[in-house]
Amino acid sequence: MSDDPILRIAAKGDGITASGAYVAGAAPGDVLRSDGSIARGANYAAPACRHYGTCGGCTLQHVGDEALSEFVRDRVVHAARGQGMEPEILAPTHLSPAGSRRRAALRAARVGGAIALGYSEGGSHKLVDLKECPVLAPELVAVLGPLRKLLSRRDGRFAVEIDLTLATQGVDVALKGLTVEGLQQTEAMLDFARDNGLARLSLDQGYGPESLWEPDGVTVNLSGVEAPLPPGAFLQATLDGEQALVGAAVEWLKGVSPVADLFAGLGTFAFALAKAGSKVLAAEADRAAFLACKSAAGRSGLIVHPLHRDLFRNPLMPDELNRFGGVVLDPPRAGAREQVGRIAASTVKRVVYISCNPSSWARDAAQLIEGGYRLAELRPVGQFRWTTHVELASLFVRD
Ligand SMILES: C[S@@+](CC[C@H](N)C(=O)[O-])C[C@H]1O[C@@H](n2cnc3c(N)ncnc32)[C@H](O)[C@@H]1O
Repeated sequence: MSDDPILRIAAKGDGITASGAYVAGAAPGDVLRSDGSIARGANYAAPACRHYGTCGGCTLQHVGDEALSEFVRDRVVHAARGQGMEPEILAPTHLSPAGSRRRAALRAARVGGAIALGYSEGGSHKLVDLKECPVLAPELVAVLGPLRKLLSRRDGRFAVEIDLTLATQGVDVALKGLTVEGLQQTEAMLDFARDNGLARLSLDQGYGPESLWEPDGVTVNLSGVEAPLPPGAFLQATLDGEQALVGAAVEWLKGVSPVADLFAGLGTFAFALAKAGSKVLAAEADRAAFLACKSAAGRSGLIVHPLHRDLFRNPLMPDELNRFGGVVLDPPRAGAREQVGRIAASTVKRVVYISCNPSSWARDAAQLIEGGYRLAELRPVGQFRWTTHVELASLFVRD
């Protein structure tokens, strides 16, 4: 067989050659040689992280920024074209920088005699002990060592899930599956929280999260509004990614009011749109997130009306939607087939659909097109740098 150049990256991250072969760890421009070796091209970037290939994350760390942006863009465009859509305006890809991730879901367990704390190896449950991580914000990386030390003081076997979030007051650490027995263990936890200046340390021992340490309340800044951050609430993975997505919605809904923000979470889009002058209804099913949004709205001086509603079971109906000039929706990965069907049957002029899954977005978008909307703008967003996880902002218009 002759040399076979890598042309592009497949959805799951392998390089695809001109002859259709899938090659793990290859970048566009590399060449698969006849002896099976790979000659590196201009898009290959030597992975700097020593956990590359083992920790289950960042499988595209060998791909340089230009080709990485191209990959994100291709995924989004491919999904649109699959449903016969061609965006009129396709913006350049937003790519989050290294060290910008403000959320991490990790695990820890005793492996042999030592504590392993990190991600699961790709496709398995094997834990990879993480001492550093190039995608995480440095503040999150800084607590890994002290956390490992805290856990190493425990006897016997245990396994714990760890959520780290960077809040306004510092790092919020939520531990799940760890039971605390006795005063000594509690004191060790409090020392850990105090010594590392944590914003909060919460523990879920099987009855939901309980705050063990929270000196000042925990908030997150959403376009200048400080919103309470309930443990486990959704927050965009990076601040720059949030700004790219929110910026698109604000630009595309400029001068539009009222706006319905569906799957609103804490109000990430709602507060930005309200700051730009819109009256906003913010609908969200999670009770803690709804209450946080309500409390923030009350103190913000902005016109944001939070609504506690399950939009899968009880979507906003066309006659409810028709009073809005615009809708922004940002559903979970599975998309929002039922809600989008109702939007497609409404008279709303502008629909901003934010998605973390091009496949479910394309399926839902087809309903909007069927209902008479056209895809006016599309903005690919690579918030999960070096991974195959792709996001997008899109604008649908009814003429
Ligand atoms: C991708 S997040 C977006 C949150 C928010 N727009 C943001 O940017 O922070 C999806 C949100 O949908 C909410 N959600 C999930 N299922 C829902 C449902 N059936 N009805 C309404 N909201 C739901 C989640 O709680 C979460 O807040």
